[in-house]
Amino acid sequence: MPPQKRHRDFGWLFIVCAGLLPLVLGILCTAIEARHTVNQQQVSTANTLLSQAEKMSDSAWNMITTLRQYHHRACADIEENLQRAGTLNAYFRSIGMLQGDHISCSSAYGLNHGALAEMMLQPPPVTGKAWWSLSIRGTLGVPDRPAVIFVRQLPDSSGFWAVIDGQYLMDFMHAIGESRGYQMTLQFNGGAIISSGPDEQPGQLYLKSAQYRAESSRYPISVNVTVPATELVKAWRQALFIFLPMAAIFSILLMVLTANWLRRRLSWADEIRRAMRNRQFSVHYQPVYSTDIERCKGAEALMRWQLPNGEMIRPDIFISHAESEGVIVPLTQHLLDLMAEDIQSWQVEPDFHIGFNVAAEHLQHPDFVQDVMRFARRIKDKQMTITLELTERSLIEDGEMVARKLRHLQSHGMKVAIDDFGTGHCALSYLMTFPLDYLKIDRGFINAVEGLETETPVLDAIINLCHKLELDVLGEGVETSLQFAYLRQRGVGLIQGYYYARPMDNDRLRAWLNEHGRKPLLVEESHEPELHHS
Ligand SMILES: Nc1nc2c(ncn2[C@@H]2O[C@@H]3COP(=O)(O)O[C@H]4[C@@H](O)[C@H](n5cnc6c(=O)[nH]c(N)nc65)O[C@@H]4COP(=O)(O)O[C@H]3[C@H]2O)c(=O)[nH]1
Repeated sequence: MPPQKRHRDFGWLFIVCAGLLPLVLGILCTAIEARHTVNQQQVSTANTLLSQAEKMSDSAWNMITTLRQYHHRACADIEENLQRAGTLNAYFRSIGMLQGDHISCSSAYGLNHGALAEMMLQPPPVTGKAWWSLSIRGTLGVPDRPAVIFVRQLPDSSGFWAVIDGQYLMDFMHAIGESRGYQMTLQFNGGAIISSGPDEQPGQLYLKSAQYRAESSRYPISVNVTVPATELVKAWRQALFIFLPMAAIFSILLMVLTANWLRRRLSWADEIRRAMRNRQFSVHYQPVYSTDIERCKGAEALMRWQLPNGEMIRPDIFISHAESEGVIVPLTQHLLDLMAEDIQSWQVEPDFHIGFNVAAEHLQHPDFVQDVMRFARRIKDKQMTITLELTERSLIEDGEMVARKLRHLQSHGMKVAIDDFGTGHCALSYLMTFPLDYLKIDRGFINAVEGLETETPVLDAIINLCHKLELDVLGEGVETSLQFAYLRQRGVGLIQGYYYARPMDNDRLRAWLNEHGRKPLLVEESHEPELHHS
């Protein structure tokens, strides 16, 4: 698990939020969409009602125009005609003629019916206009059912009138609004309200009922359509029913994408890159002893990663992740930069060996030679010998090209070593193919040493092989005086291990080199398996 991930494992919070996002957005969007749909239906309902009211007004005014043919005629003569016209035309409750404020003739009552105000159950409006209409709560004959009266007054104070029964309008409103629970009202010239539908209901949660008012451009008619909150909620629920399965799919998709993104974000590769930027890597150096010149001959660079909280990540762990996640090349370039910085402060003899591990991928990389050459240039004035420590595995691919690169670097004075020799499960033919300078025998073979005179066949065979191939040989992981003495006795020229010195940081290395670097290693005679404490 990448180090950062272990410390702030809040990924699940991101995933939950990502899952909730489409749902929350969906709920909001469907609420807006439901309101929009309801609003459109409301506008269309209001317009339909308005156009029906206009159509009725047209009928009423046409009827009044027809009545003009009876002008100046006695009521007794025309009463029958009025009755026929009133009955045979749709919508009308009654029609008739006026004389001043009095009704002079009516399709419903013939001659005797009194004042217009009596029939309307209210005084006629003072409009100052020859044409007017008004919605009224009832008429003398039908007092509890609304109606609309249309009046045309002539200059000689006579006139004509028509009353449309409000029931037609109420039925129409009912037909177009009942299924949606609309509450509708209609007014002619600000008169009595003709209404249909349920009374206004209290809002649901934060949803309030929606009102829409429309006015006719031809007549003084206004309509109001109110959609109750319950209808809005119903429309919202319907939209949710369609949308929710989609939102659920989006949720799952987004959660999977977020999880993938988090995994990528918290990958080792990202953490390693971040650690390089934050200079969390440093280099430790483990001195190498030469049994020939009896002093320190060089050092191997080993990378260290320390987190801000002081915790160390083991190199074998982060190196293998860097290799598998494709960041070993930048990491090794970073190592070379750090080494070059450290080495500026060293005071070592010419030909002091500085070795570092080269990963297989870096060896195949087009920048490899250039990276190493740049490092060599940076430490040129120290006249050190650079040793490239390769694993057997890294020689398997692109052998020809790798051999060419190694020869090129050797021509600039560098050495090539095989690290952990004997553990790579490789055919030994590469020993003939590649330009090698020395082998580093893996710690596993050295651990097998039991006594100075006892044979350790595999180790002995490896050492003999090196001698036969005229390769230098280095014993790795030497922890005891017995192992040290054994290797020295069999002509192993270079020794590395805790017995001589542990890996140390740059400051400690400089101090160590000053104090111990030029001294021969005094081997305890007892050959007890104890660590040398330097
Ligand atoms: N038990 C025991 N261990 C000893 C003794 N002497 C040295 N060692 C350890 O053995 C390892 C030697 O390095 P390696 O074989 O290249 O093995 C290295 C190498 O494969 C890799 N590594 C470390 N630094 C780098 C680097 O900068 N680049 C690359 N590519 N790999 C690196 O990580 C591995 C482990 O590195 P370290 O933990 O530093 O472990 C080091 C060192 O501390 C000893 O006497 N006894």
